[in-house]
Amino acid sequence: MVVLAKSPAPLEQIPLVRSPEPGDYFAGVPAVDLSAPGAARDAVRACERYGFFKAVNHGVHDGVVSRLEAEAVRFFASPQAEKDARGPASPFGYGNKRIGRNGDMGWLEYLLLAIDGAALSDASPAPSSSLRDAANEYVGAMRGMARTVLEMVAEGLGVSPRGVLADMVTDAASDQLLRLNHYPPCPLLQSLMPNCSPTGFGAHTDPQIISILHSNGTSGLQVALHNDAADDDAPHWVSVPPDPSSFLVIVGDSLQVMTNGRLRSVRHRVVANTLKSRVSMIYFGGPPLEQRIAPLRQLLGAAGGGDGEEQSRYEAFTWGQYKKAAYLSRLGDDRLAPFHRQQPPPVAMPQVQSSSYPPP
Ligand SMILES: C=C1C[C@]23C[C@@]1(O)CC[C@H]2[C@@]12CCC[C@@](C)(C(=O)O1)[C@H]2[C@@H]3C(=O)O
Ligand SMILES: O=C(O)CCC(=O)C(=O)O
Repeated sequence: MVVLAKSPAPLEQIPLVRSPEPGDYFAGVPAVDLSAPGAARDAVRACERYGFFKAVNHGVHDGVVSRLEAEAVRFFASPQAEKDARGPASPFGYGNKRIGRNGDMGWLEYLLLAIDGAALSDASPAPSSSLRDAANEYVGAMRGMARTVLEMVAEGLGVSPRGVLADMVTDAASDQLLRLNHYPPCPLLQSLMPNCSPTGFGAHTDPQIISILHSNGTSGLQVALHNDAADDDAPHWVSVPPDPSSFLVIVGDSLQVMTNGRLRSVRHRVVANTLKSRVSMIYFGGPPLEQRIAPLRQLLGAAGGGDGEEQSRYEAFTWGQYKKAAYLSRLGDDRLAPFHRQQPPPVAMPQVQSSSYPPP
């Protein structure tokens, strides 16, 4: 489905990237069948290795997705003045090319909506009652999926109770968001610089616990693969093939910390398609503001108050502190860096004494 954007195009303000090529497509996107018996193990494996997975057999009805997507398309196709009346996003509301408050720009327009409990919050009123109803239905489905996945993660990690992570996103005070994104095509760039594309959404990790992303059939999402073996930190960007019948579950920074770095938040970005519109809908599941974010005790050793063998790799913080810092940061910043703990150097092993040492 194509949405026409009538706004002027300040293309010169948007960072350009090399257009994705067929060879950039990642054939190994991990898929987790949420209805299968091994789902907990598979979800943990995928989040350890890649920081994301594609959820299939998720039980969310097509109608729930298509109703909200149709409302999003209708809103983005409405006159610019009507959309502008819902903005500027600060942080909630309609945003056009400006992402956050610190100078990040992307080739997109969006609606960022706050959620209060299981429904959209009055803090960010929906542009129409039909969009609000569709969004509330969608949010209900996303909260359910976030709960299922986080229970599976706890089970797969062997931590109890099973709801220890899930409760944080379904608590009455949990901090959740819904974002509807529209990346218009950019034919002008296609004719001027055929090998370049505008950045739709710059590289970042999500600060929350978990994000659940749905997109239409237009490609654009890229993820950075971790390469522990490589000497440099250069990200290896791969394109995720679009699949409107599934959802992508993305590990956020807070889940990385609570699993002491075992599950990794994944850096991702969107390269806008020069010829086709991309529409995505992303649910961000965060905990209540006062929730302490620290590695779960059961994953730590005795020194960290736990039963395992590891030391904590992070200084603890509350979600409220982290969120405040995140909103002062640039999109691409490493927001966890200030919370990394210095790891103590390995303990020197005592030398084995033998009668022949030192040699005569
Ligand atoms: C540039 C920014 C946009 C962002 C807030 C921030 O200052 C840095 C983090 C960004 C991000 C990424 C994930 C979703 C999001 C809603 C969030 O919580 O943090 C966005 C913020 C935003 O779009 O306002
Ligand atoms: O549009 C997408 O596919 C991803 C969007 C995203 O990462 C975001 O909204 O934070």
